[in-house]
Parts: sequence; structure tokens; C-alpha cells
Amino acid sequence: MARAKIALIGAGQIGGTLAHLAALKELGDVVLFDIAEGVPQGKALDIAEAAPVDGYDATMSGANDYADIAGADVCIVTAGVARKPGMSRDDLLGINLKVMKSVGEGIAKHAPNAFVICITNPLDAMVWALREFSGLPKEKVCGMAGILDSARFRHFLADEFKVSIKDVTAFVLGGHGDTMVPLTRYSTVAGIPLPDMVKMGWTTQEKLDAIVQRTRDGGAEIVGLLKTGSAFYAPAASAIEMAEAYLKDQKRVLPCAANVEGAYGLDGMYVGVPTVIGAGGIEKVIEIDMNKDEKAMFDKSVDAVKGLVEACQGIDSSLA
Ligand SMILES: NC(=O)C1=CN([C@@H]2O[C@H](COP(=O)(O)OP(=O)(O)OC[C@H]3O[C@@H](n4cnc5c(N)ncnc54)[C@H](O)[C@@H]3O)[C@@H](O)[C@H]2O)C=CC1
Ligand SMILES: O=C([O-])CC(=O)C(=O)O
Repeated sequence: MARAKIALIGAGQIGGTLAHLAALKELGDVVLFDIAEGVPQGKALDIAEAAPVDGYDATMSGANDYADIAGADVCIVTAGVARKPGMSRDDLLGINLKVMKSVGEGIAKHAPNAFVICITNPLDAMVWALREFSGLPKEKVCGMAGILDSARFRHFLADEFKVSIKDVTAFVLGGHGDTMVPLTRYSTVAGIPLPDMVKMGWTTQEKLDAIVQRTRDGGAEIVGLLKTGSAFYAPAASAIEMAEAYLKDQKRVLPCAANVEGAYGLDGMYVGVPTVIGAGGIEKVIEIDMNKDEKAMFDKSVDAVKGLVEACQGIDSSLA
């Protein structure tokens, strides 16, 4: 069977890391696309030159022309600008919206059958705009954020409980911003929900609350440390998990920004929810039961995303 083709739109910090991970996992042949001349070609050559050492079979190429992504099975979009200290993700909306327009048109023309994973921020509004601009089927366009936010939550929890990361599960839903919703009731240590871990004396409610807040601030914490940009290793690993689920038809249950129609009382908007990812793309949106407090947090997050979508519509009248 022919190898899959993976197009990485944006060859910056996340794009380069995605290419390397895709190669190490032998997910397919990789095309790195960027408007910056030389950068995608340089990164592609550098990663190809690591293949003899690491022993992976995957071709790497760099491109500045959308024609080179033709027939891609997966497109992962990181094109745009990352924030710097003092900025919120939402400050990137105007500039990255224009980028989504050109990327959406490029994918629609050259890779209309691809499974598209958007990473560019502010995530939920950008994946919505990318879907609008590309016109691709809703189940084939989604956004990466929930896996990253949940991974951060899992890391902090494993550290607090001094247990293996393998035994910690977490679900962070809602928009990828300050209002994201880490769900403690649905996050566990070997199946034991976090509120029970508090009752069992493994931690205190205060410490758990602080971990929840640190998770919400997880992106800003890295931006504050790096100063020149934002996180890229964990974001790339998270998107690769989604691409792999699609390419291998794994039916993984993963929190992703998906187009939610009907579930959660929503009417076709993108927000972070549990999904099933397989060969059909987003094959299912899972509607979980939320108590009053959880629903209130989720609704607040939905409202924040709606505000950003309206801001996009205000900037580009073709989206209205
Ligand atoms: N969804 C999430 O959880 C996360 C989202 N992000 C976001 O991902 C995006 C990328 O982050 P990095 O890779 O660190 O940024 P970066 O600045 O290293 O890379 C972005 C690349 O996009 C390219 N680019 C700009 N305009 C373009 C266009 N019109 N067409 C094609 N390429 C274009 C740039 O030349 C650059 O190489 C940012 O918006 C960042 O905020 C970052 C981390 C997590
Ligand atoms: O914080 C940022 O700007 C990048 C991002 O979305 C994250 O790392 O969660």
C-alpha cells in the first residue's frame, strides 16, 4: 500500500517538530509548506539527513507552492503567528484569520480529501474559519487543543500524586483559552475520579484547584518562560496523536475542537468536546453528562468562543 502523504502547513516551531515526529513514527511522507522561502526546504533536508541514523522510511520535502500538497491525506495547519509575553491568544485573531483564508483556499484546491487538523490560535475560532474558507466536510476539519490541555493536566496530576503518567487520565473541554474546562469528575488515577482522590487524602481541594488553574494557564506559563514564542513539543505530539488515529482508523476517544451540531445544545459551532477519531475523521461527538457547575463553566467557554467567531465575521464579511 502506498505511504500516506502528510502536508504540514506552516514550517515553524510546531511544523518542524511535527515533521520529525511523523518521520519517527513512519506515519507517511511529509511535505512542509511555508511562505518563508528556504525554511521548509531546510527543515525537510535536516530531518531527511537524520533518517540514516534513526532508520525511518519517509520522504521529506519543503515547498512554497500549494501545488506540492496535492493529494495529501492529512493536513496539519500551524501557519500564522504565535503570541509573545503580555499577549493573549485572542490578540492573534486578526492576523491569523487572514492566514486561514489563504490556507483554506490552498487546501480546498489541492487536498480536498484531506483530514485537516488546525493548531493555529485562537484555536476554536481559527478552525471554524478554516472550515468556512475551505468548504471541506465538517467531520474532516477539526482543531487540536483538548489533548494538549489534558496532557498538561495529567502531567501536573502525576507530579502531585507521584504516580505514573500512564495511570492518569484527564478531560479538558471547552474553548482553548482562559475559560477552558478541566473536568475533575471525569479525570482519574487508574479509574479513581479526582474528587475521590481528595476524599482519600491523596491531595487537598486547594491543591487540586491550583492544579486546575495551572492547567488553564499552561500555555501562558510556557510563553512566559520562552519569551520568543509558545509551546511546540507537546502541541506537536498532541496533533500527531490525532493524525495517527485517523490514518490507522484507531477510533481513539480524544478531546478535540469539533463541529458540534445538536449535542450540548449547540448549533454547528467548533469547541472542545470528546470525540471518536477514525478513518471517517471526527466519527462521533460524545455528549457527556455535566452537573450544574460543569455546565455553567462549559457555557461560559462556549460564549467566549462565540464572541471570537463574531469578531471574525466582523473582520471578514464573507464569513457573516
Ligand atoms: N492549538 C494549540 O493548542 C496551540 C496553538 N499554537 C499556535 O500554533 C501557531 C503556530 O505556532 P508556532 O509553530 O510556534 O509558530 P511559528 O512562528 O514558529 O511558525 C509559524 C509559521 O507559519 C508561517 N506562516 C505565516 N503565515 C503563513 C501563511 N500565510 N502561509 C503559510 N505559512 C505561514 C511562518 O512563516 C512560520 O514559519 C500559533 O498560532 C500558535 O499560537 C501553539 C501551541 C498550542
Ligand atoms: O499559549 C499559547 O499561546 C500557545 C498555546 O495555545 C498553548 O501552548 O496552549
